[in-house]
Amino acid sequence: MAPRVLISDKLSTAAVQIFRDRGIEVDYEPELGADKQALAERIGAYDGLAIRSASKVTEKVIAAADRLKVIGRAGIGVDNVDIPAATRKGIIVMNTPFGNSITTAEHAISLMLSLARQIPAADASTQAGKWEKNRFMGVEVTGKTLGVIGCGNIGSIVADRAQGLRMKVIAFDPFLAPERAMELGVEKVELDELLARSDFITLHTPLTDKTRNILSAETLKKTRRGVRIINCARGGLVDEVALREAILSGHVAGAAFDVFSVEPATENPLFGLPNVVCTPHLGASTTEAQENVALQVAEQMADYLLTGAVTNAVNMPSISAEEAPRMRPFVTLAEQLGSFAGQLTETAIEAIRLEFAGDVAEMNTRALTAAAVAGLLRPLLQDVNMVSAPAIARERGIAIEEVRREQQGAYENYIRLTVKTERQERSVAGTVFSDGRPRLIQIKGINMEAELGPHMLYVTNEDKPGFIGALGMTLGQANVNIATFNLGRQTRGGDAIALVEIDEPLSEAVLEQVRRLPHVKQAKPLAF
Ligand SMILES: NC(=O)c1ccc[n+]([C@@H]2O[C@H](COP(=O)([O-])OP(=O)(O)OC[C@H]3O[C@@H](n4cnc5c(N)ncnc54)[C@H](O)[C@@H]3O)[C@@H](O)[C@H]2O)c1
Ligand SMILES: O=C(O)[C@H](O)COP(=O)(O)O
Repeated sequence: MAPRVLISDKLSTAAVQIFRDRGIEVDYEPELGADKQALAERIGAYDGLAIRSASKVTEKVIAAADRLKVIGRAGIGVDNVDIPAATRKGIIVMNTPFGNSITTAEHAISLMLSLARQIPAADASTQAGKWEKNRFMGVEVTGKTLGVIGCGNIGSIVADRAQGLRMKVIAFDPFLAPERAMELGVEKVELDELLARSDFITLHTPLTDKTRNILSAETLKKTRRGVRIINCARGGLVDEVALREAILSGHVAGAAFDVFSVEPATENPLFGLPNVVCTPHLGASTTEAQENVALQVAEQMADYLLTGAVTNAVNMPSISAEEAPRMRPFVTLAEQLGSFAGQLTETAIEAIRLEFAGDVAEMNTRALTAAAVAGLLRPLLQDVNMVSAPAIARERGIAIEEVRREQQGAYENYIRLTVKTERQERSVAGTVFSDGRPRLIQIKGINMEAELGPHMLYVTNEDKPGFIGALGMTLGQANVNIATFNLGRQTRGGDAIALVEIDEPLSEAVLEQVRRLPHVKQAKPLAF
């Protein structure tokens, strides 16, 4: 069945075409996403949801999204998506982190110049027939200091364009490397220094617990008198009531806002103040940017739905289109190792260690670890996949360690999973041969070479004569056909393992007979 995608926001119709060209059914309903209730009622029928900022993908919407695999944000900010809820449900959330950066940076510069010359008010007055030449006195930007809060993709483009306007640019961004600041020609400063020195301040951070109200009543007091403030990033970065006071008191000379703490903003503390310029979240709204983000998000979502390639996901490591087919058998192996260990684990898991050696150590091991953890947790939790597994493990306090090393021993590639519970440590290892089929090669330190089938019987026993015959006889008498029979032992006469593939699941009665055979320590059915 072809995957189905819902576009619930106003995306360029280029996205619709891409989905159709790639054989994906698509419904384009640009007004739907703003209505949470309507979105929750409809979402159950779709594998993909493509959005911008108007769609509110709440926990309730996600709870109703029974077959949803991917949410694609045609743009940057994903604060309208409940990412923890999506992750827990195994839904990938992806965005297009660069497609609208230039456009948004240009909007910030446009707002800064509009503010410096009061262009919107002058325009309104002129078109009203007033010709108020003496009312509108502007300021030059040349030689002025622009303080950039958040110097990432957009902030650094703004810095570059501002330097073209001959401004001095200073930036506050704890994650900005000094070399990068040097490359950008930007002076890296602390927030207080930025506040004290800037003639214009422009914000370009995401909204986080640290950045919420980064410009508050307290920090606004530290700004220069006559400062002008531009927010083209996210509502909530500036305390709008405190800014209103600062404008009314004359301390702040003006503000230009594209984003507001409540959107759509039909009323706001800043509305109606002198020298305040507002636009309705237009930062990304150019033909070029909208075409970019729509094409990109549709390609990314189609890649994921059709091939498993993951690009620009915010809750899952990337897997490129080239990597996806090469990684597939290793993902299967990692899941099988996890599932094998998970089915044998009966007490709480404390820690998991994944060791990757040889070729596989060069691959995207974070994704393979996620697959192994998903396999491990699935017998315990059912609804878990590569997206949700690491987050669920973290929530449960399970430590995950990943080790990569060069090839050791005979196998070109090797993955070993060790699970530590409160009672014991159990490890299982596997490889993928050149035929592309995964094999288990070591269980609890015992070597063997087994391919896993849908129904397996795992037996641990003492290595004593007669056991193999007795097991074969028991299964035969119960009319259970053996597909493969794999054996391994620690030492002669020591601990041994039999891993038997059978054509159908064992009844509890036959299992009990196996458990009662001489030398058997444990017998457990496994399903893959
Ligand atoms: N108005 C619009 O239409 C529009 C369009 C695109 C993006 N945006 C918004 O613009 C913002 C920036 O986007 P971007 O693509 O440049 O993101 P980015 O991730 O490339 O850059 C964000 C920068 O903020 C910095 N940062 C994080 N926490 C900080 C803190 N506490 N103090 C100072 N700096 C901090 C990061 O180190 C990073 O360099 C986002 O909020 C995005 O949603 C708005
Ligand atoms: O984060 C973004 O990309 C911007 O806020 C743009 O939002 P929009 O796509 O809803 O215009």
